[in-house]
Amino acid sequence: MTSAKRPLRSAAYWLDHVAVWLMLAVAAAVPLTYAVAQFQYEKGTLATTAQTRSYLLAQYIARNPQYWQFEEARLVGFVNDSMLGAQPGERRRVLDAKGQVAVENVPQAPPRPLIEVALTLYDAGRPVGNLVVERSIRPLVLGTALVSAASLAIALLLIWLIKSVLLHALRQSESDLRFRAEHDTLTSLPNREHFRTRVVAAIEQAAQARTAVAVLFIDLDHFKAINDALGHDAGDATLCEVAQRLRSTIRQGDMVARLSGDEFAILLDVTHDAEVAAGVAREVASGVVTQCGRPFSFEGQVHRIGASVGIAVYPSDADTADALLAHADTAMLNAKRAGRGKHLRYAPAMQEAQRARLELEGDLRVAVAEGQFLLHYQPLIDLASGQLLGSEALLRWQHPQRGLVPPIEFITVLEEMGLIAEVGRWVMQRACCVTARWSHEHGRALKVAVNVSPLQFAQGEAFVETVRAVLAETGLPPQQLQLELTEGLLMSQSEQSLALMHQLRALGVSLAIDDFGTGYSSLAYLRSFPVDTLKIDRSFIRDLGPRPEHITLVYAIVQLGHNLGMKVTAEGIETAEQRSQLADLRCDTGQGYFLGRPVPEEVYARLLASGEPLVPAIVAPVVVQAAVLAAASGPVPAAGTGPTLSMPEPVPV
Ligand SMILES: Nc1nc2c(ncn2[C@@H]2O[C@@H]3COP(=O)(O)O[C@H]4[C@@H](O)[C@H](n5cnc6c(=O)[nH]c(N)nc65)O[C@@H]4COP(=O)(O)O[C@H]3[C@H]2O)c(=O)[nH]1
Repeated sequence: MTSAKRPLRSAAYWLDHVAVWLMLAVAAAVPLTYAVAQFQYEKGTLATTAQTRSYLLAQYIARNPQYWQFEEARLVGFVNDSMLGAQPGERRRVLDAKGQVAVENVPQAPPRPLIEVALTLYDAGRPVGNLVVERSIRPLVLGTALVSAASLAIALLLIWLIKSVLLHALRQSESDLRFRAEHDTLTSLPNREHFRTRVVAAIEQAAQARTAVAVLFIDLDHFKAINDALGHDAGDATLCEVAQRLRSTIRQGDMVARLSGDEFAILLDVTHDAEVAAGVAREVASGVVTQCGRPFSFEGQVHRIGASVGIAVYPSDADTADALLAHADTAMLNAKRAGRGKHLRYAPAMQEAQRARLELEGDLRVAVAEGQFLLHYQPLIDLASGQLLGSEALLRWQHPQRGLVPPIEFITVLEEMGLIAEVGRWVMQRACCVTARWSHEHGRALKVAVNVSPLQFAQGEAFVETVRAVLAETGLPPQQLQLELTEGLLMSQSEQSLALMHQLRALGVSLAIDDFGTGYSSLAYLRSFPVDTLKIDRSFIRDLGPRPEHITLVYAIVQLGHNLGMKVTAEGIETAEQRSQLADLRCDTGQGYFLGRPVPEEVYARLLASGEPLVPAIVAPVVVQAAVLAAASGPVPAAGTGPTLSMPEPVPV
């Protein structure tokens, strides 16, 4: 029981038991007190009456001793009613010395029960008789009965009130508290603790019934970007919508929970063996991936996230609730690393990958703290003239044991650890700083391209401020800095991305779309983005020779870029032939091992200092494989007059 519930429990116990008995005790005490007080009162007034009467009688006897002493019979005549006085419900009698009634105000005794007071009458100090006053206390008994009934009725009413109203309210708030302790306040889904309890129970049942339990661990992809770019309201709304969509993927009896932040889980109780359960889990996971991949909209803005799902099944993958959850988590992380938007079932080998990952994360934290990163610079060449225009700064990690680690092995990890913005700022700062120095030393406006992670871009205004600050700190003219954005940013088609691009352009920096052609860009949207350069992905360049249709594709991209007023850069040029082909296709600039590998800062500085062209200028352009182009896309274009591209509504490039 949580500590919050304890005071309520004791209050409920108090109300339920102590208060009820207290009410009953009060109900009994009130008539009792009434009866005692009334009785004392009656007795008191009776005693007063008797004393008053006996005083009067004593005076009378003193004044008329003859009547009393000698003729008792006469007493009747003289000690009359007025002497005894009249009081309804009361009998007053004078008894003589023999105890015989000498005189009485009424002949019948008042109704029982009675109380009486007897006083001795004296004549000159000698007892001559008794005065007995009797009074009925029937009205007192009736009154007490009435008071008892009334106080019992009031007590019962109060008990009913306590039980039905207060206790109900208390129990209600207790169940509210319990709900809050077991559920997530934002989505109202069960929380991690509640989910775990259900998994424990499900495993116990499955162990007895020899059935299976499947757990799906769900982590949203790119959720942080939504939070950073559109704000927490958009993030919250997205989480609620995800909760709704997840609910729609499960059957009654299954459970969906929010474990934390953007982590959810599903429990499937399957009345079959583990393999059937795994099959069901895969189906549900596939539904989850589809549901989370559908666009979300917030205040008219459409955005996309996704989900990576890990599956673990009892009894084949784990035999305790904690292990099952941990293994589903491990499987989810593997799904994420395998490219997100996927679901994977746990396999023992994943454990080793998990260990390696944790080690990598630890090492990266040290790397960030100790500044183990450095930059390599890859020359950017004008394809026709062979002139060196600048470079692309590429991140490297100088690991103390592993040596130089390429970015592909750690960029995503930095992103997932939330460290990419810090490292990205350092990259930009360093690249701009050395490029400003080289430009100054060689009297040339050298360009430098820096890769920008979508998570840096998702910082919104803060990212623009970072760029502004870096330019100010390093003194690099903004025109010399090119920011390379991923194609995914175009795919998100967000108003926010567009506004941010305009802000960056307003600073004077140029924007390039990196690895163009690998995603599914909407060409219609490409038109509206303020992009300066398209960088054709190296997969198209690699296959220029062996796959003639790639010539057509590359040509189409070059034309598309030019028609939209952009420059086109080819990546991954590895041969002289590729360089010539690209120059012939009117591609503006290029990078690649043939033109220059990424090299350390000092090597690049020497390259600049030598002033030697990296590749000779193309004197006579190689004729593009005319027959291939003709076969693939109609007649060979004359220089600068390629076919114009129409821009269909979104198509994969
Ligand atoms: N096979 C082949 N490869 C060539 C050739 N010419 C260049 N490359 C490689 O292609 C990659 C080009 O960078 P990218 O497309 O921006 O792709 C980059 C970029 O997406 C990312 N990256 C690198 N540095 C940074 C950084 O500072 N920040 C961020 N966010 N990402 C970075 O890591 C990716 C890989 O970088 P690298 O390993 O340095 O790999 C570089 C480069 O070494 C060639 O002729 N043939």
